[in-house]
Amino acid sequence: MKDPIIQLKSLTKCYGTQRAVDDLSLDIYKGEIFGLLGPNGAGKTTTILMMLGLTDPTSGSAFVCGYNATNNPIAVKRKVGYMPDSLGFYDNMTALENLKYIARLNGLTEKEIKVRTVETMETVGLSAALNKKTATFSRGMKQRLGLADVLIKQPDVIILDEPTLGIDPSGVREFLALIKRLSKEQGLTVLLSSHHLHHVQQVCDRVGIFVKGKLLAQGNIDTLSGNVFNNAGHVVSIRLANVIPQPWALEQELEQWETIKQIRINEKTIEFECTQDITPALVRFFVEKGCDITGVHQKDYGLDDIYQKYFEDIN
Ligand SMILES: Nc1ncnc2c1ncn2[C@@H]1O[C@H](COP(=O)(O)OP(=O)(O)OP(=O)(O)O)[C@@H](O)[C@H]1O
Repeated sequence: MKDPIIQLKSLTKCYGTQRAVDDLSLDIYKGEIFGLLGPNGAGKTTTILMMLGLTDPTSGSAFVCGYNATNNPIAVKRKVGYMPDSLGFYDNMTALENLKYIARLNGLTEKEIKVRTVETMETVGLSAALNKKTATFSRGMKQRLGLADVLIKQPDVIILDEPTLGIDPSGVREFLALIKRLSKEQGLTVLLSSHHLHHVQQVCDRVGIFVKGKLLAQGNIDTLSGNVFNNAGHVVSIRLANVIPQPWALEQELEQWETIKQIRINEKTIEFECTQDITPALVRFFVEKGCDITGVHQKDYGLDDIYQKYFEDIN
């Protein structure tokens, strides 16, 4: 397996007696979009600050792009772009002037600045607004300019804190599509912290769920759903033309199927919790038994359900 581009080893941060981040170990690979999820105070920002070398861990280590973030924060900063949740620009300057200013702060030469600022504005879809003052920018446009600030130094990793906060639905869709495109086309690794499960689900390859400083779970949505719902992450409900009698002879037969974890019957509807999607096999079964099917509905558990279940189990 490839070496991780971000490697956190037993990372811990205490503030007095409080463990803001508690024994966190996590590997993130090049080109991945990883979502950090968790309620307020879970430790996401503290983790990010340690990855950037902006605060020292109490114990453990954070390696980013091959550098120990605590010992070598400047090298990490060169490779990593960080977009905080609140963005500030010089309102009386144009978007291009703002970006040039950031490019200079990042040590780009004037020649590089000239070419790269225009290119980066094009990448984030702001070419038409280059010469507009940022005071006139919408929240969505500011977010794109914030992304341009981060991309201008051509980082290997970008860390985005709540990037979709306050943007309207179509703006969110476009922004997430842009992130995905950058990750795929440029092999950019993206770490995204968010409360918006729906947004995270749309774009992240894997997620980590943080609660009270601990990483409770990590994986892709299917893996997490399997862990949380006891491998019964697929729900199929089939509606028949007639009310199902009780007891029902076919129930015993279906209970023998290994892939079915649970069967619930309600008048004309039967709901199956399954370890995999067996919808076609179930439909065939009912047709062969001469039952008239009037509806089939599939439900896959999403991140909302997974998240909810973690909190139910903790509280
Ligand atoms: N400088 C600090 N001094 C003392 N306690 C702190 C400090 N920074 C963070 N904490 C505490 O550490 C815990 C984790 O905070 P952190 O900001 O990392 O959480 P978060 O998951 O980023 O939350 P949010 O979503 O609200 O940003 C919180 O209980 C917070 O009060």
